[in-house]
Amino acid sequence: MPRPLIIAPSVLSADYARLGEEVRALEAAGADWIHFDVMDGHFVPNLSFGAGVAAALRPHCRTHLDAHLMIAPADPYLEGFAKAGADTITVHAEAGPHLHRSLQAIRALGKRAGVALNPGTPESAIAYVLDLVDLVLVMSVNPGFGGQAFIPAILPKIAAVRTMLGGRPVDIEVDGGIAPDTAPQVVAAGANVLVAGSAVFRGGPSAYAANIAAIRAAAQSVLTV
Ligand SMILES: O=C(CO)[C@H](O)[C@H](O)COP(=O)(O)O
Ligand SMILES: [Fe+2]
Repeated sequence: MPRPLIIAPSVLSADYARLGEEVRALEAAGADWIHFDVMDGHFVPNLSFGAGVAAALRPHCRTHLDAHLMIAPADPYLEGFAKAGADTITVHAEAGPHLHRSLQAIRALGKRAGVALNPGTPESAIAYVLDLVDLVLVMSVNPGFGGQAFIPAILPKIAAVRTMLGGRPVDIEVDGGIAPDTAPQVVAAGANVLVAGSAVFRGGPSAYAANIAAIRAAAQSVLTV
């Protein structure tokens, strides 16, 4: 059975002085999940937020809190994000030598486990952890910043991951440069969770609903053909 289509706005593009309000506005505008980008200035060349901010945001988030950890090492912080109330916790395959252990730890904390692949990382990097994942995040930009251009070379990787997963009930998420023009391409390749930052936030709060609806309609146009 196909996985449900999920639109997950990234609060990386939000007004940080009003994060709780921004999350409530995104959900009122039709967001299915809230994507929370964690950057450490080491694994990626930027800093964002930690578990304390996730915990503060959690009471404002009535949907699904999707934590994308762009940090190395990740293991010392998994419990903090679990306690903060993240629903899915995603670690990068490139972030350390013990991916299997990290995914086991996320599952042991009672959370959905995700694994992310940078644009240059092949799908074979996750071949031996498939039974430990609930979500595979195929990055469509090099992680670290919002507003970058979509990298089309990752499209065959989405399809390859869907084939590798066989019938497993695993989400395939794509993150980076997702907008109404790129959403149909990633959904046609097999993705079902679309992260979007700049394409949701452009135009300000009054445009959130139309921006989310435009991405959803573009994605659904492929699903119905
Ligand atoms: O993980 C990320 C960056 O590393 C963000 O989730 C992503 O870049 C979203 O921003 P945009 O839609 O503007 O590309
Ligand atoms: Fe992200």
